[in-house]
Formats: sequence, structure tokens, C-alpha cells
Amino acid sequence: MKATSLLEKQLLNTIFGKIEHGSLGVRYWDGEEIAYGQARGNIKLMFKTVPRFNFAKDPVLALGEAYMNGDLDYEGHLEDFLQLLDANPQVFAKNGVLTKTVQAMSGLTSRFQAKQNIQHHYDLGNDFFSLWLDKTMSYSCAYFKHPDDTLEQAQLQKIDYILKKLNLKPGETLLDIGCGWGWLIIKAVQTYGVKAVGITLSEEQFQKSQQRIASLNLTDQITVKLLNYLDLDEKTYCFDKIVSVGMFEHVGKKNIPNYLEKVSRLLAPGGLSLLHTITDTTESKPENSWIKKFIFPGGYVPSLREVVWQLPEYDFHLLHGESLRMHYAKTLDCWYHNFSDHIDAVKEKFDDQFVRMWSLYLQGCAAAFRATGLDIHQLLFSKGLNNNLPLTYDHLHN
Ligand SMILES: C[S@@+](CC[C@H](N)C(=O)[O-])C[C@H]1O[C@@H](n2cnc3c(N)ncnc32)[C@H](O)[C@@H]1O
Repeated sequence: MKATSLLEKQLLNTIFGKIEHGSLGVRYWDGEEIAYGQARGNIKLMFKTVPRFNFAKDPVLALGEAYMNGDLDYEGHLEDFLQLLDANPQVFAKNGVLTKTVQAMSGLTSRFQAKQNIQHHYDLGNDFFSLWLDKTMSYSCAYFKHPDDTLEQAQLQKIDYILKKLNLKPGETLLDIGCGWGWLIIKAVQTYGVKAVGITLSEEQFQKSQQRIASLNLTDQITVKLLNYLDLDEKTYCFDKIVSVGMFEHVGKKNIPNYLEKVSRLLAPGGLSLLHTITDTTESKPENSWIKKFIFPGGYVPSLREVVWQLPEYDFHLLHGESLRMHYAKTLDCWYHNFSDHIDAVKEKFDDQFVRMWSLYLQGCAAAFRATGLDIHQLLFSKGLNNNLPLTYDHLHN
């Protein structure tokens, strides 16, 4: 064995040797198999070659990179692996335990960086996303009323559910911050006769949503803007309702107060806002640097309490909160299933590294919703007091 491969093996052996909770099987490139931790594990990493990445600096990032590059495969369930990461932070954390809070405090995202971050992910091409999203092109957690609902049904149910929570009335104004490909605002206008504004930072989403709106003759009722939500003019706009679905994860820890402030300035007194966002159990978990580097640059998953405690600062009153954790695991399963079904078409557009990266992202996130504290919440709140709302939420389920 060459000296470098021996050194790499010693390093990995030292890292995995610190596992105290759970267990991990590893097959090295020379064929040797070692079981780490306690008891028999259900997950096995198989190094095909000497990995080229810096495990000493950031093991999670290096494992992700080794998988993407085809140096590493695994057998078993990703859920088990993610539980192992959670249970052994001292082994897998970047340079020791650096919490999400500490890392995220280091930078306020500029307008330019925010746009770059969004384009990195969302401007991969509408034809790519349409291969595996449903027909509405909703790119957020769906709502499954029955386990065998199709993805499209579940996405339409999610939109319907959100619009009911917002208690929309004809003639009201609705803002959708991070409107994606526009289906929620289209449904809101068609079903409730509201006037809607949608904002996105993605060029591709902007083009496609404009086309959809024009083809449905809704241009008088809907405006879509290619804009950072922070730049929406408060002197021109005031909305009865504001919704944001799957956008808040891009805001960043330092910008949470700016987001809430902006919503407060754009919302009419007594107005309602619904925030649909991924949340984590605590803000002191190590962040996943692989996801942050390759999938969502600039992303930050807040904890639920981090959002809720700030609401009163802006005179927001929490009315309703709901976790849809298992709905997101199912949504991701559907996306991964569609992605795999269209793998040949994906491979025509992207290289192997990209395909492995997106497979890991979709499967890894599904596993994280199932096995870690990763969650997703819909929070409904009013600006100031609103005494004219239904007394119960029975209408949501009729
Ligand atoms: C995960 S997608 C969700 C899209 C849509 N709401 C849905 O449910 O399908 C996130 C959206 O947030 C938008 N976004 C992220 N940061 C933004 C910002 N600073 N200003 C405006 N839009 C932003 C993206 O362009 C994208 O449309």
C-alpha cells in the first residue's frame, strides 16, 4: 500500500474510531472491513478508492464530496447514518463542534450574493425541474390527506390548505414572497378573486410564471416581479395577506429580523401572514456543510423557537402553528422517485457528479425529516389584533 493511502486510512480509522453511539461498518479501498462503535450497524460505507477530500477538516463535507465523485458508496439506510451524525457530534463536526449559530452569525448576505445563491439552485433550467416536480411545479412540502395521494394532488391540497388558512376574501391583496413558478398566486386569484403580487429571484421562474399567467388571461390580477423581497417598495404596496412558502430558509440567520420587519411594513393592520419554513430542533446543531456548499449556498434552517420568540417584536400575534414533517419526507420520496424515473433525461443535461449530488440531496433530506429533528412548520400570525377571524379552524378540513 502506498504511503498516502496508508495515511488516509489511519486518519479515517482515527475519526470513525471515536464513534461512541450507534455503529458504522466501513470497507476500505484495500478490501479491509472494520466495524466501528457499538453493536451491529445497518449502514456501511464502501470506499472504492483513496478519497481525495479533507476528512480532518470537515468529515461531513468530505463524505458528501467523496460520494458525489464516486469514491464512496453506501449500503443501508441514510436515516441510520444521519442518526449516527446526530449522536456523535464530536466525531463529525467541522473542526470540532461549531454550531450553526456561530457559523451563520459570520455574514449578512448581500443583495448580490442572495441573487447568486438563488440562481445557483433555481436556474438549473425549467426543463430540469419539470422532469421531477409535479405539473404545478411546486417546490415545497406537499400536503398528503391520504398516504396514496399523488404528488400533484398533494401539492394542490397544500396550496388549498394555505389559502384557507389565509382566510382570503374577494378583492383582497395577496403578496407571495418567493413565488416559485407561480401556481399558488394563480390558484388564489382563480379561487378567491384576490389581486396578487409574486416575487422571485430566479430568472427562469420569472419567465415561466409570466407565461402561465398570460396563458390563463390573469395579467390584470397578477404581477410577478424579479426582485429581492427587501426591495419591494413599502410606499407603493400594502397587502391584506402575505404568504411565503419555502423561501425563509434562504433568508439567513442575521436577516430574520429584516424579514419580519419587511413583512410588518408591507402588511395592513389586522392582516394575516403565513410562513411555511423548514425548522430545526435547536440552533446549536452543527450545520451540514455539504448541503450548504453544493445545494443551498447561503441557506440557514432556523429553529422554531428562534422564529416564534421574535414575532411579538413586530406586533405579530401567533394564531396557528402546524408541523408537516412527515409530509415533507413523503414529498421528497416522490421527487426522488420521479428523478430516478427520468434519470436518462437528467444525464443528458448533467454529468455523473451532478446526478450523484442531487440523488444524495433528495434522499438525504427525506432521511433527515424522518430520522433527525428536521421539521417543517406553517405559522399563521396577524399584524396586531384581528377580532374578525373564524373562532375555530374547522373550515380548514371541510
Ligand atoms: C423553494 S422555492 C419555493 C417556491 C414556491 N413558493 C413553492 O412553494 O413552490 C424558494 C423561492 O424563494 C425565492 N427567493 C429566495 N430568496 C429570495 C429573495 N431574497 N427575494 C425574493 N425571492 C426569493 C426563490 O427565487 C424561489 O422562488
